[in-house]
Amino acid sequence: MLALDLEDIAVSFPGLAAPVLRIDRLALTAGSQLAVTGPSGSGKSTFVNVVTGLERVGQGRIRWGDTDIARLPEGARDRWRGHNIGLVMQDFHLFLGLSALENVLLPLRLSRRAGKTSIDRGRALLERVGLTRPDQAIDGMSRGEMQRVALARALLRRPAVLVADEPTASLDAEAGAVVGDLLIELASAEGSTLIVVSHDTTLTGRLARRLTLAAGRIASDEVGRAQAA
Ligand SMILES: Nc1ncnc2c1ncn2[C@@H]1O[C@H](COP(=O)(O)OP(=O)(O)OP(=O)(O)O)[C@@H](O)[C@H]1O
Repeated sequence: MLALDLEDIAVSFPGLAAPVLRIDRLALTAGSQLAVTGPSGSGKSTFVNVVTGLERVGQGRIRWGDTDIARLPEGARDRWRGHNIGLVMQDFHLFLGLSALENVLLPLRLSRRAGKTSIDRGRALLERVGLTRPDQAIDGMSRGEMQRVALARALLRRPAVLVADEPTASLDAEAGAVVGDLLIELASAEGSTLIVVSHDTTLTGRLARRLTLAAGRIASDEVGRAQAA
């Protein structure tokens, strides 16, 4: 797990009068669980791209532990992300035609490091997310099952940070609840700091801290779980 310390961040695009994201200071303790909410266009995806090092910032510091990823050149940032961040996206980013286990192992296969230990861990993670047929093709799976495969894949390399961008948005309520439970439980069990961007108030209300963005700024920062609806 890693702590985050964001300082003096601004992301701007040519032709726009104001930065699309402007954060003076945001600190997150290692192992904590943060929800990020806000209306469409408020800067949530930009926030995810900044903290994962996918978006370059014009100024400021993005410190994860002792590493300021804003200072890393692109190749080093990509390697840092590969080692430290597990990503779960709304639309899964899975490869049809491959099995569940092959998808989970893909990040390692690409770097040619899928040995027996990793294969065993991949199988164990699939079982942990409730999928007992590792060789099942992705094509025949439900959307909820696909997202559970994506979660197992994100956890394969024991990431210090798990980032989920609208992980339940394309799921029905029941499947979304299962994926939300697993995200929270597994981030905690695996010791990953968790950041979840979501409009799903059932999910965000269960996280210990909720950041609301509006027009690229932090509009509120609440600590404490929301009351169940
Ligand atoms: N590459 C870009 N060039 C210009 N403007 C951009 C670019 N990327 C994002 N923006 C603008 O930045 C603002 C924030 O976008 P962002 O995608 O971070 O919002 P969001 O809160 O994730 O929205 P949504 O909930 O609709 O996904 C928007 O006004 C968007 O149009």
